[in-house]
Amino acid sequence: MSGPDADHALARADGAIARVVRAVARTAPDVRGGLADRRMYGTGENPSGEQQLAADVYADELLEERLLAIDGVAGYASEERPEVVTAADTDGGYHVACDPLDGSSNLKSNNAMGTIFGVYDTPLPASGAHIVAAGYVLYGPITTLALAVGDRASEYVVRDGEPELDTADVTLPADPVVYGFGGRVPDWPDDFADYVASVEQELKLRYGGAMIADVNQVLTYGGVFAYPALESAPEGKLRLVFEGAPIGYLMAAAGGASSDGARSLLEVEPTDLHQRAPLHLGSTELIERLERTLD
Ligand SMILES: O=P(O)(O)OC[C@H]1O[C@](O)(COP(=O)(O)O)[C@@H](O)[C@@H]1O
Ligand SMILES: [Mg+2]
Ligand SMILES: [Mg+2]
Repeated sequence: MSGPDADHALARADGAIARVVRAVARTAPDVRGGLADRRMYGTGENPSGEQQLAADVYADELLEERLLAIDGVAGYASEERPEVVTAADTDGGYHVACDPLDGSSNLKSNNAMGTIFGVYDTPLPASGAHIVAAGYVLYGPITTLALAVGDRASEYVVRDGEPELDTADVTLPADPVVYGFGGRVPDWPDDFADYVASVEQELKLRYGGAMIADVNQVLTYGGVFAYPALESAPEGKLRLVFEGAPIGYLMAAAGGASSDGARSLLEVEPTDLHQRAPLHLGSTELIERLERTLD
């Protein structure tokens, strides 16, 4: 069901949440338009020790300014800055966590990237149990926005900064088709390699180097995306508060599931804003199978 009267995620969002979503959508053309001139690395590193591109910093600054200006938003946190920034007016009940540019190393090779956001109802860091809305913009051949509010996931096409409803009820297809797993194969723990051996018998490989682009394939076709624990990095690479929990929330709204290997990503309690976690996201049966295999 689509059309203006459809029951979609943005229609379910309360005033401040809807303003956050609209600000992210309005920022998308600016982020996209600023990419071509910002492909070079700067001198800075983010708190995860990764070199920042000029585009990472640009997207972060735009989002910080626009999200903190919203009535009802008390805090902004991002992968690109060490601490939470609080609004001048701290009355707001919402705290927004962003990965301003997900997959930014794809800028060099001109492949897809995204912007991830999670709206939490308590100061950060907090677990995914406190997320009240989450979504992402995908800068692909077209700009789309996926959004979950409660148990409803919807997809929008962003035209001139406005989210136009495309699919009111996004649900993972019953027969999964694709998988994509990060990390070098020799660095995968044996139990994860066993899981891969079973999954690759059934599904097609899709790995593009930007979590959001790969997640969007999973949402479209069904399947599983993971950046797992590695022998060299037991917590994996990706971050819980900015990447794992928001997308775990979206997957749940779309009828899928998430896991750090043992439990839902929404149940993991962060002790650090920038903490990493092994991420597994997708069709419920495939996530349950993962947890059985890693048990
Ligand atoms: O290059 P690798 O090791 O495959 O890592 C790719 C992963 O790293 C990321 O690019 C990390 O996100 P950022 O670009 O936001 O730091 C993910 O989007 C992607 O899934
Ligand atoms: Mg990212
Ligand atoms: Mg990023």
